[in-house]
Amino acid sequence: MEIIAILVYIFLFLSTLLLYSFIKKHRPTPKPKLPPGSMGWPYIGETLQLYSQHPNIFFASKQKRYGEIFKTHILGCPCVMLASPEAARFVLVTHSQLFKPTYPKSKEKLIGSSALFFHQGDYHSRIRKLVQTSLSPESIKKLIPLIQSHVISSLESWASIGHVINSFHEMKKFSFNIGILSVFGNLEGNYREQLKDNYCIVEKGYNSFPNRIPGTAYSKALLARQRIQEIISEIICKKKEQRLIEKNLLGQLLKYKDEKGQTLTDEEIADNVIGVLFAAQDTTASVLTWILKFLHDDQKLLEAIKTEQMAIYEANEGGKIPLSWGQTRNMPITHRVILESLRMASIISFTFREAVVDVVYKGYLIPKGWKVMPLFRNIHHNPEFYPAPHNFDPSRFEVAPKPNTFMPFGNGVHSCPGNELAKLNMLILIHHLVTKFRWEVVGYENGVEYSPFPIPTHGLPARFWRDESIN
Ligand code: HEM
Repeated sequence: MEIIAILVYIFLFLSTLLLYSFIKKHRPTPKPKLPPGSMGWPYIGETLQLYSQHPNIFFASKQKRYGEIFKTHILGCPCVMLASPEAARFVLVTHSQLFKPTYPKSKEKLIGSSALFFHQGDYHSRIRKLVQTSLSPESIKKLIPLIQSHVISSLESWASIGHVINSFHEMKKFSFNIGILSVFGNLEGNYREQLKDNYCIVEKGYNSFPNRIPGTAYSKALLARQRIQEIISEIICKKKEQRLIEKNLLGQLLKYKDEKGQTLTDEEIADNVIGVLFAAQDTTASVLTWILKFLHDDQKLLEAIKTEQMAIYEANEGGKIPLSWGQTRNMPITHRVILESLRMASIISFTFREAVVDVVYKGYLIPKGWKVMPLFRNIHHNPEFYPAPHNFDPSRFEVAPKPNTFMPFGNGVHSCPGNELAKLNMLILIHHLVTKFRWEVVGYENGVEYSPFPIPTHGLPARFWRDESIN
């Protein structure tokens, strides 16, 4: 009798276990849900909220309310914004194949659709290799004497003017010349001027309303872009005639052949040249302008930098010997000032990608076709990673930042190949500025304006002069 009862118990126990695992296996898994957040009004979404205030206030208040991932709807597109280092890494590095770069068509037309940053996959990695080679430390080392001569002539011209200049505009001219240098090497002044004049027109059109009505900024920009392409074709023709294929970007693009022996067309080359010039100019100029402001505001720090740079200046016999690559690698205080300026200014506050399939991140659905925005500035200004984030404090970089919390140059396959050149420009400019010149900021209103990158108001008006106490 007892045995039968035990057998019945075992039977009941086993069948309950079986039933339980069957139900568990066949229970429909909960569908991933959209991230929290608001999609705002039909069609316009939250575009007005974003642009009626400082965009960073919009991002920060959303993050406070919804956490590290939230949805919104701006400029006619549903978006998911991501404010954590892990989420940015997921999109840009570990799952980058699930997201493609995305830019408005009007902007793509102005730069040129073959420029590398519009692409993903094979074409992108082939062109990227060429760009990276031309901007590698080995290549940019050789540019130091030329960069120095641009730095010195820019500083001398600002000092000789005697009156107040718009620092950002001047930094733009300087950065454009360095961009030209990295693409073409030493280019004839006549070509440089033609490229600069047309590029200025393209720039004005880039941030204007896109339409082809003759006379509008956008249509003028399209024409100027065509002229730039013609100038580049002429330069290519000359280089080919002279059999002059150099190590710079143009040389890399010209000598490229794919596995079938196919070379790049002049149009593909022009698109990538314009793309690099575009990526290099305003970015470098904005950060340089912020550096001028941060150093001006902190005289103690300026003194520390001056001491560091004067030691190098004296070792170089009062500037008679040009800076060496090794010296630029050994400027710890100046280097930390650059890193802190990049963090504080976070001139690229975020980037855009588009989901190419439905993606699930931490249980949230990012539907195919939605825009995805890793928010670099929110990460750089998060007190968890950077205590007292609104204070300018280069000493925080005495310790390396936590992984993926410092991304002024992006991350992953599309991260900035020009980052070493950008930092080299800054180091060289700071060296000559603090050793031989002085500057004062004039009538600055302590605000930020968008160009579209954040810059100090009115481009930081400043006066420069030579320090006569230095030989
Ligand atoms: C302080 C100056 C600079 C900053 C803050 C900066 C920042 C960035 C960032 C954040 C990206 C990645 C964008 C994304 O993931 O969507 C990027 C890409 C890029 N940058 Fe820079 N950049 C600077 C200077 C330069 C310079 C000097 C050059 C070239 C001479 C350059 C060339 C490029 C190119 C070609 C890309 C596209 C890379 C790709 O799609 O594979 N940048 N930059």
